[in-house]
Amino acid sequence: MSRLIVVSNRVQPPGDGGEGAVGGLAMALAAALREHSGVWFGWSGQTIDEYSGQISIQKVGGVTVATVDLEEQDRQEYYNGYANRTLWPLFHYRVDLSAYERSFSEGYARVNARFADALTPLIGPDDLIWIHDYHLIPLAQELRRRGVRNRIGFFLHIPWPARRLLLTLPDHAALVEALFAYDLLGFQTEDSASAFRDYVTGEAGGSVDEDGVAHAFGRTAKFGAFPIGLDVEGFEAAAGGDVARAELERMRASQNGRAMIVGVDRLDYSKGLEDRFLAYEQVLVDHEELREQVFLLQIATPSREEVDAYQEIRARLDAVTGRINGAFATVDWVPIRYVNRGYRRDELAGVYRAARIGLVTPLRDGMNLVAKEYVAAQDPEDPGVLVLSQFAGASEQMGEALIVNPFNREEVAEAIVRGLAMDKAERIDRWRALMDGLRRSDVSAWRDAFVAALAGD
Ligand SMILES: O=P(O)(O)OC[C@H]1O[C@H](O[C@H]2O[C@H](CO)[C@@H](O)[C@H](O)[C@H]2O)[C@H](O)[C@@H](O)[C@@H]1O
Ligand SMILES: O=c1ccn([C@@H]2O[C@H](COP(=O)(O)OP(=O)(O)O)[C@@H](O)[C@H]2O)c(=O)[nH]1
Repeated sequence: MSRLIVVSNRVQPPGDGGEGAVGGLAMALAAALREHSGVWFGWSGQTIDEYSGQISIQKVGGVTVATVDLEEQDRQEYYNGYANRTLWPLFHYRVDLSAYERSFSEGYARVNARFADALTPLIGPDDLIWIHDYHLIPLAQELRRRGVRNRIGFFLHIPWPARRLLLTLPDHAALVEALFAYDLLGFQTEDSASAFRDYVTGEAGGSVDEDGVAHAFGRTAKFGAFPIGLDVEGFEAAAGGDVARAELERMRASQNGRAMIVGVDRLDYSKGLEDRFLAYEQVLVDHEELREQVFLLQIATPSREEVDAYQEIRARLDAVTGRINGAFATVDWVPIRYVNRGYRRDELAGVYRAARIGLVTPLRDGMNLVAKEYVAAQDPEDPGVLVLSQFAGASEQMGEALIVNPFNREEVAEAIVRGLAMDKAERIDRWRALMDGLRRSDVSAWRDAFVAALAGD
């Protein structure tokens, strides 16, 4: 069997219980590699004064984890810059937040070249190479320039934007051309795959044949939707453990019989937290009888804190939670428990299970694994209800959730009220269907489907 080399900006070794990096990509790749010996290469997350290209190698649970340190300038121009100030906002439909600076694209090109230099000597002739996410789009092109002929696949964890949005990026053609150095391109959803097709045929003057092979820039690349799944078994094991049980008890004790609505997100403007709070406020305004009977626990874990848009959304959320709590709280009830810290996955499992409603309302999201975790954590005999944004990739697979438009405050408010009132039989029916889907399309199925398509099986 050929070896699998996985490359991503964020690396979190398998076996790490989730105390480290927060984010679906690291969680999913750790699970995907746990059962597949291979190499995971990426940024250590550390910076040093002068880039050395030195690779640090650790062996964890059958996986070789190889990392390099970057320079502070790389962190600013590549990670905080082109990745998270230019591409992330644009791909999440926030053209207003997308900043384009020459130093960002230079930093992006430099780090991708550095990754290619470091990675090339590790590659064996039969290795399959699987590169992840928007930080590393040009990596295959750089590897090809260094003579790498292996099969290389790319998976985009975030949405691919509509053609007209992508046209606002000054170097959009070069970015898309770089994708044609891959053999296989994977997207989270049919919606993203179809937006990519639209760019190829409508902008790049290319074509797409019946087998899903795109032709453009004098090259070809196969592409398709490969929705990422949850590590269902791993998550269920975490949910059945002592930590999750203790957390569930703790939540129940603190609930005082009140119904809990839960949100768990990185503190990111794409997650729709402000609109979510306003929708919840609408519930309190329209349904006085629910006041003091419910509360919203929002875990908003700080993320990308050096980027100004993240500082701004944090300040806005502080203000809006303060205002709502000030307006509605009573001496022994706070409508929103707003928490800015990270939790371990097993702690989250206990929190999810205590919640009558899982509120997942991003304005745009590649997939959203929290939606899947919320479902997997439920008590089969008395499950809660998932309220899910139509703009999360997960909504293509999770039609039995209450699907909402997160921009429509009334609609989200009504779904919350409907979820709170839903009878047990309907909750169980919906949960069973959702759970069947999670099991059918788990993280192993995702990995196997992508790797088989990459290998040309
Ligand atoms: O690495 P960070 O900058 O701390 O950000 C965390 C991750 O955020 C994004 O996650 C995406 O991947 C998930 C799994 O496929 C998906 O469910 C979610 O919708 C995406 O937003 C980002 O794409 C990752 O690269 C980051 O590591
Ligand atoms: O305090 C936290 C908050 C989130 N997460 C995990 O981070 C991931 C978030 O992934 P998702 O796909 O929902 O969104 P992303 O953050 O990757 O955009 C999920 O596995 C969460 O369990 C975590 O471990 N601790």
